[in-house]
Amino acid sequence: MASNRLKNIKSTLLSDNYYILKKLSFDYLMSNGTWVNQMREVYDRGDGAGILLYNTEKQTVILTKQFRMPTYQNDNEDGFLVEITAGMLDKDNPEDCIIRETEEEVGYRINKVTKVYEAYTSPGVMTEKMHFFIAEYTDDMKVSEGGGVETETEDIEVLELPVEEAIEMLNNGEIQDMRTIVLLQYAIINNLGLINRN
Ligand SMILES: Nc1nc2c(ncn2[C@@H]2O[C@H](COP(=O)(O)OP(=O)(O)O[C@H]3O[C@H](CO)[C@@H](O)[C@H](O)[C@@H]3O)[C@@H](O)[C@H]2O)c(=O)[nH]1
Ligand SMILES: [Mg+2]
Repeated sequence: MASNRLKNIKSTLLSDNYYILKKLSFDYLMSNGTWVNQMREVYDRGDGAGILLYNTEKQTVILTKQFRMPTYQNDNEDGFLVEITAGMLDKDNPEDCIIRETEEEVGYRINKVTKVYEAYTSPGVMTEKMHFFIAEYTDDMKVSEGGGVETETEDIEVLELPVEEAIEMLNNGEIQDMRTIVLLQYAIINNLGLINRN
């Protein structure tokens, strides 16, 4: 990681209360050839993985609904958000992480996942890179009701929706989670066998 457009990088720890928030001061070489000093706050809570579970037979997808405090602080009336299954990597590799999260959050034991994207989720402020997956699920893969890990006070509602309904929710603004929008759009763009078009 070296850039000849950066020098004098100074890092100050602002918080390590749960994750890590730093203040970074650095000199940056502008495109016009002048050096300027910049300051950025950078939040590091690790990387994440997310997955769209779909069933071509039933034409359904599995989504979750959970309370998200940051959205409650910003315009989301009851704070609940419809999302794909997702989690933070901890020490896992992305594939193992998303297979584990799928069982914990929605109760399906899957073993084959396909990686479709790797993307920074909020590059102006977060270090987080997200690994996006898709996987087919079938009813016989269901091993529990899901709901999340109780000891972590996760409280996740599992939604199995007709894909048409999910797309309707995308178009009418009911789905407001970027990661979920990304994967539903992936499904549409790549015609995953979910939508019978003629
Ligand atoms: N005590 C405490 N616990 C926390 C805090 N932040 C998160 N947790 C706990 O950490 C766990 C996170 O659950 P995961 O399923 O692993 O992560 P996620 O929150 O679903 O993360 C996914 O969505 C995020 C978007 O909000 C993504 O940022 C992330 O990469 C991933 O996709 C939850 O049990 C939650 O209780 C905190 O500040 N304090
Ligand atoms: Mg999660």
